[in-house]
Amino acid sequence: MALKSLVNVSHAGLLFNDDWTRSEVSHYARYFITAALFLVLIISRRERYPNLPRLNPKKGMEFTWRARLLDYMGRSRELLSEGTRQFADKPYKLYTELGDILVVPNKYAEELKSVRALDFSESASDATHGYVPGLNPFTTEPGFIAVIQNYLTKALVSLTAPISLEASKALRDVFTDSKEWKEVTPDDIMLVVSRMSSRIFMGEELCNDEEWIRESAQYVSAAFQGIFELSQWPRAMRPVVHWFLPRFGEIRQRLRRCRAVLQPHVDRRLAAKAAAGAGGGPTPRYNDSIEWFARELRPDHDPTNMQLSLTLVAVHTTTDLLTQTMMDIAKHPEILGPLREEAVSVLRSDGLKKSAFQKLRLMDACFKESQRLRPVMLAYFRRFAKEDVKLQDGFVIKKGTQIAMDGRAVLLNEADYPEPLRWDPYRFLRMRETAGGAAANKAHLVSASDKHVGFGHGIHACPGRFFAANELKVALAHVLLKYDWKLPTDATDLPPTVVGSSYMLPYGVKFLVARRQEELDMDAMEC
Ligand code: HEM
Repeated sequence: MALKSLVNVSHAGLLFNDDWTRSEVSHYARYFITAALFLVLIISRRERYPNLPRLNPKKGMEFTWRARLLDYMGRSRELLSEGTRQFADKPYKLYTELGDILVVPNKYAEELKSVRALDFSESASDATHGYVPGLNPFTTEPGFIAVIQNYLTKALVSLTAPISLEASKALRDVFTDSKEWKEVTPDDIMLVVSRMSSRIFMGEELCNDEEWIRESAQYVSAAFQGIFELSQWPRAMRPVVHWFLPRFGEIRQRLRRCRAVLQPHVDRRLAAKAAAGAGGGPTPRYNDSIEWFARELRPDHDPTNMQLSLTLVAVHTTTDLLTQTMMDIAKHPEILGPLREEAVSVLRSDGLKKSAFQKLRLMDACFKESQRLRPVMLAYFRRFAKEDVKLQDGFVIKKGTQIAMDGRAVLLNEADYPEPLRWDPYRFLRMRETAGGAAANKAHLVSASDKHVGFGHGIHACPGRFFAANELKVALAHVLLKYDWKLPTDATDLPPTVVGSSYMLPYGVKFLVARRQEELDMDAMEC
């Protein structure tokens, strides 16, 4: 069978383009892809849970899952809500970009939250194809999370002031000091977040290295596009198909370029340490993640992969929540006054300390509310069962199953959140003040709980949330005091973007910003 018709059968030309048609694909590859396709057909007929209902079964003459996958990619929000409505408290099967998954009801969240046999990293790496050469930064090394928990979070005490300084410089460059309205996009906001994060990830010397900023941003952009392209192929074919997709050549080349930029810096550090050791002088000390990884990971770890991994988990997610919250505030400008008053009052009395930013309670509540209404993932608690897991009611999650839960069923639950679709900046502030004990603690932005799963839940809940919360508040404090912002008329009512399990900023969102006279000069403040 000709390659073109084979691809058309499996993908209806979705990924079929001129590059592919022109490319020289060997006969061997044709046979290999044919064999792989048959394997997919066979595998796709094997049901792991024959007695459980399926929300999106194949229709009529559908031999592969392609049509169901495409349907899920565009309608995941409706499908997940439909699943929760139809199957309420029962698990059901759903075909998604993660493959064939088991959607588990939220009632199991507490019981499953600490089960070690349910792995997150394997599930995440599979969803982002971390097994594909060039996407290696999407697979993290053992020890990566320990670096976040034991070094990054602790460094916030000493590094909050430098992060604030970097925010100030980045905003001056990106938002500018112009008092005229100026257009700003999420990419601009990402530049600010990226510079703030790099200050702590890479240290003072490297955080403004333009070559690194450019090369790493281009790698990340190409990688995300590649992930999206490959997600549209059946899971069993992905380990082979990427070799034939032009995008993946580009991704691998961009990764090599990142390595070429970063490695000389790492080598210079090693040389400086070796020279100090040989000469008996003091060993240079660095307080950044390049150093932390060197201490905690295997000696042969790849520093470039680790930096890109950090960027991938940290920068996009933080930019996303900052931008979403700025959008929500722009739609409710009456909250600007109280937010500014809080920032001025707390920072004036406490200075640029980590503890001061923890006292910004209204701001904390705004971020949490924005995250409640649009978390980054629709299907949360994504886990891969490394062993059979038996639940108290007798249900068994079988080894090899990919599970997920419907996050919006938790976040929009009317019993916990009256008027669940309304953005209420005081909602979590009221909860802190009126609910006692544990319930009050659950109202904090950094609290990952069964009531708010924006940062996930259980032993794999986001370990970077303390860092993210600090960075978000530093950034928003600067923006609040120094800028007015609004949504231009063509960006006031844009719907969020849904691509499979990802729930993203509206396509085309932008702001108009203008410099204002701040009540308090954060740059001149004592640390
Ligand atoms: C607003 C910003 C962020 C959001 C919304 C976010 C969200 C999430 C979510 C939903 C998960 C999955 C948790 C689960 O399934 O239970 C996760 C995991 C993770 N996040 Fe974040 N994250 C953010 C920032 C960060 C930052 C700044 C870092 C690192 C500095 C980070 C590092 C990680 C890591 C390493 C994991 C995997 C945890 C594991 O395997 O156990 N995240 N994050």
